[in-house]
Amino acid sequence: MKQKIYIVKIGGALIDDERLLDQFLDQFSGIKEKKILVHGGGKLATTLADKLGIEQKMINGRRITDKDTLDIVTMVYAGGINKNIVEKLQQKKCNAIGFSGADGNLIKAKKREHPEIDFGFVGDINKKSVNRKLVSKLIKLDLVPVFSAITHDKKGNLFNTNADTIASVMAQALSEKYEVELLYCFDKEGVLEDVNDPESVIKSVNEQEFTTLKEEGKLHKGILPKLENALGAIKNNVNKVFLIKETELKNHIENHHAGTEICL
Ligand SMILES: Nc1ncnc2c1ncn2[C@@H]1O[C@H](COP(=O)(O)OP(=O)(O)O)[C@@H](O)[C@H]1O
Ligand SMILES: CC(=O)N[C@@H](CCC(=O)OP(=O)(O)O)C(=O)O
Repeated sequence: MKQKIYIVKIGGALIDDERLLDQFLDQFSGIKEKKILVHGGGKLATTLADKLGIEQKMINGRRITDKDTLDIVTMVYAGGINKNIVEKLQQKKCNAIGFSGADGNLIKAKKREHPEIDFGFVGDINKKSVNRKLVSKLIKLDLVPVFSAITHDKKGNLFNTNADTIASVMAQALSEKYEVELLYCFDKEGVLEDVNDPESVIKSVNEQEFTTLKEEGKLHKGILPKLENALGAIKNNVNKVFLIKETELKNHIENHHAGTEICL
């Protein structure tokens, strides 16, 4: 039987809130099984770029990343946020170790090619991009890897890669060896029928239902790339995929179902 591993992704809003982040990391460090944390931090990067007067542009949930923006996101994701999370986990007796995709060649990306839009230093990845052997070795050593949204091409370039995509691809890459449960933790209760009504959680979403919800105009902004990545994971042999509220991590793991389950 395959060993169970949780791959947990957290994003912008949570990382911005020190108290909420601390509560979340308490719940995360309490997971008894093997685990990996993937974090974004898009909101903080936008705040810093605004302070520095560097205009930011998002297209399809991806940040147009020129050289100045790459410097900012590298500092914010692979620097400040990653080290802050690792230190907080260490304080909670969880032996975390922080990485960008360049460290140990853990995640190799290709520059995003698009016929009309130049995304700049944005890296695309797939499950072959992940250095599975090294990730498995780290896990065997009882270390808890914490990944930021920075990747590289091994040719001298760092890239900015959507953190939801990193979590999905990491889950796909590890699924051959582990029984993977991928948890997207964010600020809503799950996928909502009405984004303003926390009671309107949709218990499960498959590809067909995703298309219908999109056509009905019920999904906007960040939830779109999140669901695309979640569906990508379930289609590529990841055992279980859920979108849950960040405060529900412990409850989800102990009581086995909070939020929205992504289905085939
Ligand atoms: N139907 C929906 N259900 C849940 N969230 C939705 C929905 N439509 C839009 N959203 C928005 O998507 C956001 C989540 O995406 P995003 O902000 O990118 O998350 P993160 O930064 O945590 O990855 C929610 O905060 C919410 O505002
Ligand atoms: C290419 C690209 O768009 N990268 C993302 C990476 C950070 C991220 O995904 O952050 P959240 O999970 O907090 O949204 C960005 O710079 O916003």
